[in-house]
Amino acid sequence: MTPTPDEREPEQSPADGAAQPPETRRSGDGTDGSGPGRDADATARDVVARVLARAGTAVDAGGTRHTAADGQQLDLQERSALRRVAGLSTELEDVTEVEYRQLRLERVVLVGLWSRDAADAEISLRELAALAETAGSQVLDGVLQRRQTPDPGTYLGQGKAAQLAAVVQETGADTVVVDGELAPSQRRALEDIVKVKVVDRTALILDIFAQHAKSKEGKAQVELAQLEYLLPRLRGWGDSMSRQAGGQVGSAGAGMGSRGPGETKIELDRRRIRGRMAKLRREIAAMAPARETKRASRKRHAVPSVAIVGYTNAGKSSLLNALTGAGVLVENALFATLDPTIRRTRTPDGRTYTLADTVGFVRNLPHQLVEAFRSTLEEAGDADLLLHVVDAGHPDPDGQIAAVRAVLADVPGAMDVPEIVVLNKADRADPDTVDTVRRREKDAVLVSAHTGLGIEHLLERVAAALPRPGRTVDVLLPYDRGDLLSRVHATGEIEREEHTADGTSLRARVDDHLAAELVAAGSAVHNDDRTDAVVGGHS
Ligand SMILES: Nc1nc2c(ncn2[C@@H]2O[C@H](COP(=O)(O)OP(=O)(O)OP(=O)(O)O)[C@@H](O)[C@H]2O)c(=O)[nH]1
Ligand SMILES: [Mg+2]
Repeated sequence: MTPTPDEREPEQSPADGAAQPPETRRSGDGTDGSGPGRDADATARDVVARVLARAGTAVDAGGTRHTAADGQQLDLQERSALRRVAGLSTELEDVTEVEYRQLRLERVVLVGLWSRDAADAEISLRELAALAETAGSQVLDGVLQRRQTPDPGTYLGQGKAAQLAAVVQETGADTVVVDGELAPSQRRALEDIVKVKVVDRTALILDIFAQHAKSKEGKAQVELAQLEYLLPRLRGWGDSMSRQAGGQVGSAGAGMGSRGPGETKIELDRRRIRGRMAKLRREIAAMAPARETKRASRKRHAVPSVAIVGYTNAGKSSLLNALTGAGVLVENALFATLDPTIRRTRTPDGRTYTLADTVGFVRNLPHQLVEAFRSTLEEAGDADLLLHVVDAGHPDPDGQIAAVRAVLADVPGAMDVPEIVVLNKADRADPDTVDTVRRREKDAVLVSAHTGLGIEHLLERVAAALPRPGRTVDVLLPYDRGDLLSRVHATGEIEREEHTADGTSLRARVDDHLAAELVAAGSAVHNDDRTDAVVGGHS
């Protein structure tokens, strides 16, 4: 038996920190689906009301407090300037415009199913609201139905779908956003009922990625994912376009296998899309080697790498800024970061390492995106250490941890990389939630990127977890080899450094490569256990 939902009252959305009104009572709605329908409906309405009560909070500045470490946030200004282009058409006029196309959702009604407990449904619907707002739309209302599996025809059952149509009409919404992935036929059927555009969660996430991608590679990856999503749905888009244009779709019989004047164009579009996809794949493949080279060079110079991973909006970029003062874009929006930022920094004892910010994860990340971003995710698989950032202020941190690990499980090597779980947003976390997570994640570090709490401790933990250089050398380094000395400072651990008349007398731990160069350049004074050659001299 699952614990009663009342015990896990959600407190904060992924997007803000406002206090919650106490959850209203609920009766007879266990997890077996046998609760009386009216109670389920009332609970669903309560959930929707709570989600709506915080509408508009996902992308306002309220939750974001920029610290000095966050820097100038120029991207943010650019991004808010782009957001909310009111009054533009939401339809796709030509498939070729799929490139960096924005869905320009405007006024939306959310739709969700509630299959387990109400608390889960609320978390999920809140996330959908945050996604929709991140994409630039205004959430007007929501419809939640209690059912175990989606209706194969219309996602919602017929009755609920009709109810949804009424809500759409009343609110004047122009788009319905469904909290799941719709089969092309389900989307069409639902559009026929509600008479406005229907978008699923995958399309919404793809749209946010398209808005946020900045680098050439990021844009190519997103476009590829969008086209892959679009391809099997081409006919659907065609249908809804002809309806929008005032054309008669005719009966439902004009579905699969029907031939019409539109067919040739669709075939043509399909071929064009496939061609474009092939081109994008080639381009992405050509860009990968550049990253490979950079990565290989970091490896060769034995600079340990740390990758910051975690659920979207957990505070990864804020943490990177707090740890290094990097000035990376921080925004109370989902998927603010798409292009990985890598910063060099040092341990308290002076060793250099790199810290990489990565794209955020989300439950049921569209597989098209996992594929498209595979090369970026591989950065995590290659790291020497993962900082897994968790929003400790979120009502369901365990769910987020699980979602992140599910994605990592698909990234070659990522599961073998040592991980430090970082519970962020300590300043707004519920102590009980923190305790619960810590019971499972014993070594988790509690921090706040905002207040700086725990950051010093985290830096020490990172320093301790980084691989240490394997060789100890004891050399007398001539003064004209300052280049080698700076490399020791950057990547090694110095145990002794004395300036003598003949040069710098140095005892340090360094990697094999540098050890060899040091021994060649200097007069080795003494090499200890892990070096192969012992050259005489004083000790
Ligand atoms: N209260 C509080 N808010 C925080 C803290 N750290 C980050 N935030 C806020 O959380 C929101 C998301 O922060 P980001 O650093 O952009 O999160 P992210 O994980 O990089 O997000 P994506 O790039 O979108 O995946 C912003 O509004 C931050 O100001 C913290 O320690 N305490
Ligand atoms: Mg970020």
